Amino acid sequence: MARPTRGPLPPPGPPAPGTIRPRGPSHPRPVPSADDRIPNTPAPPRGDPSKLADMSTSDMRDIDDTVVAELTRLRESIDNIDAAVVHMLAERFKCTQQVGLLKARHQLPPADPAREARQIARLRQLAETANLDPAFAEKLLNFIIAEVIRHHERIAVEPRTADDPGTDDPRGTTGSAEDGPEDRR
Ligand SMILES: C=C(O[C@@H]1C=C(C(=O)O)C=C[C@H]1O)C(=O)O
Repeated sequence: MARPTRGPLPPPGPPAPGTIRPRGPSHPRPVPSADDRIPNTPAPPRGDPSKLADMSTSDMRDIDDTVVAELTRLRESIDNIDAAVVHMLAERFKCTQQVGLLKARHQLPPADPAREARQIARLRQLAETANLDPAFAEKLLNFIIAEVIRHHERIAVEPRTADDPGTDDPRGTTGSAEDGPEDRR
């Protein structure tokens, strides 16, 4: 499955930045192949992205106006979609942070492999219906989930605050006896 155009395999040793890392003992993941890498190296700086990004005036001078117009139109849509993806991801991470707090408060493990398996199966199905490569959809979801679990692992070891005292902290037992655990916040 290796794509030769992507260059040589990475050297042995710690994974390169942007690599989906295998998890710790709580939820081991297979070591990723070079194909699983989602590079996080920023693209090199270019011109004004709101214009016909990436093309200088000299690049464009021989291109038909209608082609330039079409390229600009498509790139504007791509920019809108990228913005939507960022906003949607931000909302997703807001939810998963809440899940992380809930898990930490109730001593639940950061990862839930059964839930992940269901999500992956569902996303692959959705991808197929949408004519998106299911393998790509799975890779992307795994990449996001790995980051979420990293957050959850961190939340689990962070000291609880007065606002979020957790279950085994004496500050967490000051709520009324009628209060459920969720009310002690
Ligand atoms: C968000 C959760 O925690 C983890 C992250 C998941 C995700 O990002 O979708 C799914 C399952 C868990 O491994 C959860 O348990 O729901």
